[in-house]
Amino acid sequence: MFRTFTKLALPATRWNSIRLSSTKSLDRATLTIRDGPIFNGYSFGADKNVSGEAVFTTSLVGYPESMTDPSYRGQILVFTQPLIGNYGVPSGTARDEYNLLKYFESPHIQCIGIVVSDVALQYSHWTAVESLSQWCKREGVAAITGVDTRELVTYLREQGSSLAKLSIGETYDADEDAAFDDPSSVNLVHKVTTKAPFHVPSPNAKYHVAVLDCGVKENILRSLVSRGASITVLPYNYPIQKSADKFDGVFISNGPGDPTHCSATVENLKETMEKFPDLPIFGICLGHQLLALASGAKTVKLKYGNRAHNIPALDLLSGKCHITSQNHGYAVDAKTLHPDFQEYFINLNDLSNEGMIHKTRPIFSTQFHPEAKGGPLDSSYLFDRYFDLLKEYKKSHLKLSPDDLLIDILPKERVV
Ligand SMILES: NC(=O)CC[C@H](N)C(=O)O
Repeated sequence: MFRTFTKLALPATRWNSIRLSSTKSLDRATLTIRDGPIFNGYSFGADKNVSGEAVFTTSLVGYPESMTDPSYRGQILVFTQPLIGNYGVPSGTARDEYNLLKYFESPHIQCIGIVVSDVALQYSHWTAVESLSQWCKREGVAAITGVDTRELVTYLREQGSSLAKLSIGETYDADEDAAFDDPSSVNLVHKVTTKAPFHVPSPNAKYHVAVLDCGVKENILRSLVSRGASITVLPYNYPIQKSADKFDGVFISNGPGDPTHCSATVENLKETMEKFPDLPIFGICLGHQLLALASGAKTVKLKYGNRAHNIPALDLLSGKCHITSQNHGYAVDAKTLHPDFQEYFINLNDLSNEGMIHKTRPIFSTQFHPEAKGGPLDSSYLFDRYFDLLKEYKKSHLKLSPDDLLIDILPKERVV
């Protein structure tokens, strides 16, 4: 069934942000949930039809960081915060003192589309260089405004994360089911990982950490480098078990999609843990899931996931609760943890697993994001804890000199 829309001048009542900032009309757009409701709205992004998994985040701020987070690859991101875009978009090329991206979590937008209730086409912020609309158009990302996101999120909470299609223009085919793409059916990590190793030096570095890049957020790299670790970032399937003895620790990053697609990483980690019993290992989000799989645990898909910057996680060792930043659709099934590990954190909203820690070895991981960009820094002390483990390990292990690793000839930023 094809429906036809006419291009409308926006009605003056419901569209405050649009009405204030623009008098020209926008194209119609449609969000179709597979086997679910259809939402009509207006396009403010690329003139492009997209299809993927619709997920929602309840974060109030941080849309540039969320949209450039590689963990959102292939997803249509719904913002429950009704007004999005009011502070514009900062520079995607500005770099900090470590040569890391200053404002973005990766060089480009990673989600394929966004859904908002009320876009602000006018923006104001001292770091802004363009509007959300200009950015989406430039990056080829579809965007729809005017959607009742309360109704949409009520549906996604009840039915679970769903496949959806975002169609731009006057007509759309509501019956065509074939075009729903399921991003979790492919290995998305393969698409976002660095294509070759690169090295980020830390001024006065005390440690050298290998980072397995499954789609690493820039602020995770910053969290390591700013604390005094030079890092060599390796593709996600790099056989780290062959060279882990050249590093003071291994870190496994966040990343998109179903963790079971990363079987090579899981095997490599398994061998690494067998061969190097004292090696400090820390994983975040997908990194936590991969470490859990490598130790024999299982992961499950959550009904609608946890995507927010204010999720309470209880530290089961200290009894303290931390407010955490999260973005995940899968979780480790705590009942399947290997007996050598204990549950480290649990989610106080849905009681899902939020981390694990080895009972005797320097290995731990969290489902939430201690680097939190955006979000609260309650749990950033976990990076300090990791550095304590690096210090202990380094005391007792003689490493090769960095010259032996030929790091000087490696590129200094991710290879795309
Ligand atoms: N942020 C992440 O690393 C997400 C991990 C995994 N892709 C999930 O959705 O559960």
